[in-house]
Amino acid sequence: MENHIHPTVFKISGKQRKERLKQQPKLIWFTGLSGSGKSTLANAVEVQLFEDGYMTYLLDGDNIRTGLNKDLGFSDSDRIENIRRIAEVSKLMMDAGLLVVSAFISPFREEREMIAELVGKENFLEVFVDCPIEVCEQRDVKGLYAKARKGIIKNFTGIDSPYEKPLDPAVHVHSDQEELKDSVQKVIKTISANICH
Ligand SMILES: Nc1ncnc2c1ncn2[C@@H]1O[C@H](COP(=O)(O)OS(=O)(=O)O)[C@@H](OP(=O)(O)O)[C@H]1O
Ligand SMILES: Nc1ncnc2c1ncn2[C@@H]1O[C@H](COP(=O)(O)OP(=O)(O)O)[C@@H](O)[C@H]1O
Repeated sequence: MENHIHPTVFKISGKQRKERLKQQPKLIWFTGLSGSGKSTLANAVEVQLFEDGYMTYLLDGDNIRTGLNKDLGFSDSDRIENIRRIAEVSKLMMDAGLLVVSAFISPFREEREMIAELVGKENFLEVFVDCPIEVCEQRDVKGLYAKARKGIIKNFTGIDSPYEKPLDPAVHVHSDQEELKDSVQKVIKTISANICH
């Protein structure tokens, strides 16, 4: 069906923007259960990259869900729409030349594959923040697991909503066994070979 939309051709290209910033835009995507350590690790990775002189931006579940995606809940279809929008925002930020660090549960393998397709597989780095649900539940940083167990929160990931583990992540972090700084180094080492322009 014709949609009568005619995208504008920009005078400044993504290539020109990335040449100005002297860096290769990447999307570093953290996935894992609630409380696995995505936000903690994503923040630490962004700090390291920023201190190393790169232009970065951090997208994080709770922040996006109180703004751009505040109309979405936690049904499967809302999670799919949540990730679709974040993937598109990440792509825009990459076009602006940035290293984008995104931390979302993103529980479905198909959606994570969609993100890689959208931004280009060579520029997508999937980081699996692996942590047994028992440990996440013990941490219960926000008290959400306790509420989910009581049935106050429905469709909670790992309890009554699925999490599909990555099969072949670029980086696999075990946040219950590794020091934060070692996980940060693993991520930085994997991307540092190809982020300089
Ligand atoms: N039902 C349910 N299941 C999972 N998580 C819940 C739920 N309700 C609220 N929260 C809070 O929302 C944060 C996850 O949002 P995301 O956008 O990352 O989720 S998703 O990717 O769309 O699945 C998640 O943040 P993190 O703990 O940082 O993962 C929770 O704080
Ligand atoms: N090695 C580790 N990596 C990341 N977080 C860790 C680690 N060890 C303990 N933690 C703690 O686990 C909690 C993870 O919470 P958070 O980063 O908000 O997870 P998520 O964003 O996945 O919900 C934090 O309190 C953090 O200090």
